[in-house]
Amino acid sequence: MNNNLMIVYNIGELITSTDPWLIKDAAIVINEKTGLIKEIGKNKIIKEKYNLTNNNSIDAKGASVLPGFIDSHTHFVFGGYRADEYLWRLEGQSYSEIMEKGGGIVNTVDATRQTSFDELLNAGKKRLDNYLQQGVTTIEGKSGYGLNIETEIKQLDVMRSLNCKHPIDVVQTFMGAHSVSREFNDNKEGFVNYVIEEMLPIVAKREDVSFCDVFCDKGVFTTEETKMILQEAKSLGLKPKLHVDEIAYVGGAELAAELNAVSAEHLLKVSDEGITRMAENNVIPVILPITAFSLQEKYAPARKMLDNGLNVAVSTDFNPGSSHSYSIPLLLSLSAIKLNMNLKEIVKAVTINAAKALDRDKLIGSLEPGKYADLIILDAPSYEHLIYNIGGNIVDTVIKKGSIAHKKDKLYYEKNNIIKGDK
Ligand SMILES: N=CN[C@@H](CCC(=O)O)C(=O)O
Ligand SMILES: [Zn+2]
Repeated sequence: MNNNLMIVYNIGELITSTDPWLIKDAAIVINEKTGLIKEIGKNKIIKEKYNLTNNNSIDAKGASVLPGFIDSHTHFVFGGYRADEYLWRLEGQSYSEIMEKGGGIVNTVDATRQTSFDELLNAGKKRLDNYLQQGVTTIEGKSGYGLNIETEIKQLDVMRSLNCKHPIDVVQTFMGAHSVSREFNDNKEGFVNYVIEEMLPIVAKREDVSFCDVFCDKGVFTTEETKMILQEAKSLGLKPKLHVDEIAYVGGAELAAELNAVSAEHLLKVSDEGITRMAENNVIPVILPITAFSLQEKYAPARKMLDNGLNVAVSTDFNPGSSHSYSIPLLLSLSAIKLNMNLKEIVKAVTINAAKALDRDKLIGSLEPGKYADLIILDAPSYEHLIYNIGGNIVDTVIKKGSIAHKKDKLYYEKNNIIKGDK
C-alpha cells in the first residue's frame, strides 16, 4: 500500500504558505515517483492510514517544516570578484561613481568572458551547494556578465547544466541589457540594437530561458530603451522582469506595470504612484535588502507595498558587486528589522510570493497536494526561530521533489571519533 510513498511524520508545526497557514502535529505524504505531495493531514490520521515502516519515511521529531525557500533574484554565475570595489565603497565612493569611472558590472564582464565554462560551472555548483544547505530549493539566475552573445550563451549554458545536475531548480533570465558593453562604449543606441537584433532572437529560441530583464536606471538604460527591449522580448515569448528605481527614481515601477511585467526588482526609490500601478497590474515587487545594506542605502518601502496589498518577495540578489552574499539568514533578519515585515510576510516573501515572481506558483512555493514536495525541516520547534536565530542557519534537512537533497552534516569530530580523554 505504501509503494513509492515517502511520509514525513511527527511534524510539530507545518507551515504551508497557504490556507490553513499552520497545522500542528502534521504529516505529509509524498509520491516519490512524481515528487508531488499526495496528502497533508494530522499525524495521527496519516499514521493510521499508512505504514510508516517504509525506509524512506522521515521522523521530523516535532520540528517545524515549511516550503523550500525560493531565491527569486540572483546573478550567481560570474567570473572574478570585486572585493576592491567593496572596500572603495566603505571609504565613501558610491556604486554609481565606481560605475562611471569604468568599474562595476563591466569589470565582471571582462572576468566572465575570460573564465572557462568549466570554471563557471564549478563556481556555480559551489554556490548552489551553499544555497541548498540553507534550504533553497529553487533559484533564479540572470545572465548579463557577457554583454556579447558568446558569453551570454556561456552563462545560460552553465545555468542549464546546473539545473540538470543539481537538486536546486535554476530558473533562467536573460539580461543582455545589464550594462553597455565596452565595445559599444560611446554608442548605447548601437548596443540596444545589438541586444534586440542579435541577441534576443537567439536566446528566445531556447526553451530553458523564461525571462528577459533590463537594468532600467539612471546612468544605465532609459525607460524608452527598456521598453523597446522588453516589448521585443515579449513578442518572442520571454516574460519581462525589470531592475528599476534602484539608483534613482526613473518611473521604472510604472513601466513594469505598463508592460505587465511579472516582477519589478530593487525599488529603493519607487514612487507612491509606482506602488499603486504595480498593485493594479499584479506586478510582484522583489525587494533586495542585502543590496541596500551593502550599498548603505535607504531600504525599499516594503511596508508600504504590503499595506497596499502587493505580494512582496525578498531575495539575496547574490552578485559580485552590490550584494556579495547568499545568506538566507541575513536576508530574513534584514526583512524583519529593516523592512518591518512580520514573520508570516517574510516566509511568504521567500516561498509563495517568490514563486509568483518566477511564475511558478502553480507548482511550488506552498505545501499542498499537487505541488512539488520541496520542503525543509528545521532544527527548531517553531518557525519563529528563523528570525529569532540571528544570522544562523537552522535548516536541518532539505527535501527536493520528494528526495532528500541535504541533511545537516555530522560534526567532523563525531564522524572520526575524536574525543578528548580525561587528563
Ligand atoms: N543593479 C544591477 N545589477 C546587480 C548588480 C550587478 C553588479 O554590480 O555586478 C544588482 O541587481 O544589484
Ligand atoms: Zn540584480
